[in-house]
Amino acid sequence: MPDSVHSSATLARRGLLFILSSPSGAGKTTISRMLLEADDEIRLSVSATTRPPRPGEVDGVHYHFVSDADFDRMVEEDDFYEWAPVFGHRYGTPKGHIRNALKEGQDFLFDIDWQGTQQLYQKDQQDVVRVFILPPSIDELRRRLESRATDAADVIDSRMERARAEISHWDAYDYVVINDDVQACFAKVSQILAAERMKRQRQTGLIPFVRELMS
Ligand SMILES: Nc1ncnc2c1ncn2[C@@H]1O[C@H](COP(=O)(O)OP(=O)(O)OP(=O)(O)O)[C@@H](O)[C@H]1O
Ligand SMILES: Nc1nc2c(ncn2[C@@H]2O[C@H](COP(=O)(O)O)[C@@H](O)[C@H]2O)c(=O)[nH]1
Repeated sequence: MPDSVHSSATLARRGLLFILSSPSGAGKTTISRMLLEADDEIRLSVSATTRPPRPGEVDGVHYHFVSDADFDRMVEEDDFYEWAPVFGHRYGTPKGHIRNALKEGQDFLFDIDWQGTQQLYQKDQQDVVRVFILPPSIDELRRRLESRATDAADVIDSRMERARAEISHWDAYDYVVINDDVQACFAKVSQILAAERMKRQRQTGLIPFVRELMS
């Protein structure tokens, strides 16, 4: 490969905050896990939650499962970028070391709701990319929640009741993708991520590179 091609392919860039939201059961966790597996440059922002773990969920990997008292303390100590009550529990994004890592080109993936998306966007418009996942139909949404078999019937009912309210926020997102076929949806979300990484303002290495080209 010629030097010029090689160096342009490895230009420094700023990381981004890639948000996936959807009504419960539309598939954002599924798509998130596929992205994390396929792409080394993006890391999950692990939220804290007061909800109990589902079977198979691991503390510190899928969520930080905390008590109400711990969550209160984190709020008081200003540990969150954003937090919100969702489905009777509280969820929040710990600040961690996101700001410094962004400068180094690390991307972060957020599986958060519309309230958290609004708060993150207000704090950091330039780095945030907002993607909303829609189910192909309301019947299919219920079918997915039931087939996931992780929630009791009353929990599924309450999530279905909230679905229309969640969907009403679709137009506060930069991209909207219908998750009918999971592979097709994953491909579209991956394309969005790839295009956003290429945005001129994120490619911090472009100025010295172009200067060199023109010298
Ligand atoms: N395109 C698809 N076709 C069929 N089933 C799907 C598809 N996408 C996801 N699923 C299944 O639907 C169920 C719900 O998906 P998932 O847990 O990813 O939803 P979610 O949006 O993250 O929900 P929540 O907000 O409750 O965490 C899972 O059992 C998943 O395997
Ligand atoms: N505002 C935030 N919303 C969050 C966060 N982490 C998860 N979520 C959202 O909560 C619901 C329910 O999630 P579940 O895992 O219990 O099914 C879902 O919409 C998530 O996107 C967060 O840190 N902040």
